Amino acid sequence: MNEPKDSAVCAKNAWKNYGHRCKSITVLHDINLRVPIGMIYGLLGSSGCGKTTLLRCIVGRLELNRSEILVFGKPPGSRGHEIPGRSVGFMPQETALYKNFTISEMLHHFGRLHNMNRKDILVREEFLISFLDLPAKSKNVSQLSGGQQRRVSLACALLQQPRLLILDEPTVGVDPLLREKIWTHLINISKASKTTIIITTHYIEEARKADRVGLMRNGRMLAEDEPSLLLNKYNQTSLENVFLQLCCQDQNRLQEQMPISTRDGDRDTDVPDDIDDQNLSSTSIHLSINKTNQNLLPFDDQKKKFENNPMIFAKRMASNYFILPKMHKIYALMIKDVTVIKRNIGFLMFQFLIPVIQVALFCLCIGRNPEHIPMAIYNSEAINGFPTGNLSLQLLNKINPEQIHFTSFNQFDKAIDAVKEGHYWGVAAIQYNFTQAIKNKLLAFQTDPTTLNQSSLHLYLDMSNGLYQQLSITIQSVLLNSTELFLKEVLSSYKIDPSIVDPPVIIENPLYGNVVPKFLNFAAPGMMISIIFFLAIGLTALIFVVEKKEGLLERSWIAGVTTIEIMLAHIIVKFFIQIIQIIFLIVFADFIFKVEIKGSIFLSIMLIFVQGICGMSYGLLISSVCEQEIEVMEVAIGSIFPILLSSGVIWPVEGMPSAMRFLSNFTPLTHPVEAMRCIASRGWSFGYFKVWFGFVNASAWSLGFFIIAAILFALRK
Ligand SMILES: Nc1ncnc2c1ncn2[C@@H]1O[C@H](COP(=O)(O)OP(=O)(O)OP(=O)(O)O)[C@@H](O)[C@H]1O
Repeated sequence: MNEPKDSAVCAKNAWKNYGHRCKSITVLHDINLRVPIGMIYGLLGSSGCGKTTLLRCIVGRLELNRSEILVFGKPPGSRGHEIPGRSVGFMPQETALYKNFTISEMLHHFGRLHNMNRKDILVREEFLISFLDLPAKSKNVSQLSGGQQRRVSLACALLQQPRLLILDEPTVGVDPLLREKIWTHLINISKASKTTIIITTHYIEEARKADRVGLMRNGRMLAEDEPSLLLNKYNQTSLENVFLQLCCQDQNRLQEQMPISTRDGDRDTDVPDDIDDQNLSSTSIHLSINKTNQNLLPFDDQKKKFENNPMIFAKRMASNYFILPKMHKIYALMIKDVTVIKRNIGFLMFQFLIPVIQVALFCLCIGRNPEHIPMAIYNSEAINGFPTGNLSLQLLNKINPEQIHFTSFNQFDKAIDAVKEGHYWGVAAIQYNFTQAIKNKLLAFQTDPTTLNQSSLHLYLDMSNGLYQQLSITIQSVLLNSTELFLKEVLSSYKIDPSIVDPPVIIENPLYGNVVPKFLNFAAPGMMISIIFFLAIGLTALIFVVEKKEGLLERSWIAGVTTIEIMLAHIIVKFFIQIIQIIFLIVFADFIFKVEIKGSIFLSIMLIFVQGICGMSYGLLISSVCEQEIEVMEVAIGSIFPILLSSGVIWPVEGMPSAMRFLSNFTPLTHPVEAMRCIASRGWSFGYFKVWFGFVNASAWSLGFFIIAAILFALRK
């Protein structure tokens, strides 16, 4: 596509749709635009006519559906082009400022992003603060009025003295005198330094100061020319009247074109993006373009080349996201992140405490053996007191009262009723001639059913659900162990070798771990990784969604920052926070709650850290699909539980159905958690497959999440 050398911005027959095929709306209809270098171009039109959309296409934030915009001879976003970047100063409609920053911090942030040196930033800062009549530079943006905030936003756009200035309604809420001053400055810089300025405004008359104006309506360019020529041509004394006249003509023309049945309907109907050129040129829309202006657009007719071409899109993506990150931008973003953190030290302290509180609660509440379990006891032998030599008393003495707390009942039915009413977890029943039956069994080797029945402790337990089952298992285990001790004691008292009642299993010294495994040692490594992973998801997603919502991300992108640079700066700053969080976590878990970490503490910290980066990438992915904080919460909470449950953190994957067990391989937590357990319980080093695979897995998930997030950010602009 050729364009005259003096063109700053050129577009021919530009079309832009929002949404997908079935729900698509056309916002820019066949727009022709040419802004020569060093000109002030006033883009005028009512609310919703597509001005902002056109500006976002010019700065490379949106791709046209048809045709191509050239800015200084190249499509925005092409490799080596400084648009987006230092060559464009963009003032969006929303203020898009960090509210906790001072005016000075805001200007220095953009200065650093544009690689300005400190001295230049200070000189520009002094000039802009005085020129735009801003309060003291140490004043917080949040303490400024709406109009003052807009002027700070304008100062940020003017800061690096860009070749192209795009100002979306810079004079809203500005005092008429200052408005005049701003226009004088814009005229000066357009003349003196050949700055090209595109400015949108609702105050149509102020656009008379522009060298050229474009009048838009419903996504169409009704006319484009010098203000004085337009006034002459339409024989009007004000641009307001010219616009009114053009709107009336456009309305009449559209109504003539429209079938009677649809005349009262919505005129801004959808135009499919595959509409052919023949149809386009025959529409009335096309007629609305000023013929004189068309002569100013010496494009080659290569529209097709750019239409719906996936290769062009892919190239843009590649140049946008896969260029080498620039150190000065990462540095600027890091300073920005640190300033945000500094402004909220209380929250930083809370961030350090959250993992500690969570791991402490986990260690205190999960995995400990149940104690003081209330049980009912019905001892038929002891209804009227214990006779001498009564063995049931000997048995009951073996049961640790710290674990099971017995309450005696004289009637079996009452004991059962008390369990049914939920007062006890079960009844232990001893039959009336227990002592004799035990003696018959152990000394006379009687094994008839009656003897076996009478010599046993009968348990009637509440097994109503899984949780209670955990208690029941504890009860059974305590009573079985106590009974075994009791039997051995009785046998010893009759000079019989007590080992006769030992089960025929010998548990030798374990190869790893302890003879009595602790649930805490199984679950804690997974919990430590999960806590950092989920925290990183939530915080990252929220930070980016808030920045996206307030237009701050968009402003950074237009300043030439890439998603990789944003993420790298975020990771570096969060590195220090996360390392402190992880150290606290490990100190609490290992030294205070005695969670076993046999392997390298350094390796454990690194693994949790890599998983933290994975959480940040996933947070970034969430922020790429969510627009509001509430959506972030829903997506984060909605995905946290499935990941946690299916990754074997709480219950071993061996306890899952085989299909689920297979699927659990594909969660971002399963293998890192397994690696962490291997380091903690087996003391394995990085050389073991399960350990390095955990690291590889967490890194691969991080990269995958990051790439998908970058693509979604690009697609959903
Ligand atoms: N992301 C989007 N998805 C769908 N429609 C959108 C999107 N952004 C804008 N629109 C629609 O596109 C049309 C043009 O919007 P645009 O913001 O470009 O208008 P505008 O002329 O800048 O308006 P204003 O002066 O009020 O800012 C509007 O109808 C708007 O609802």
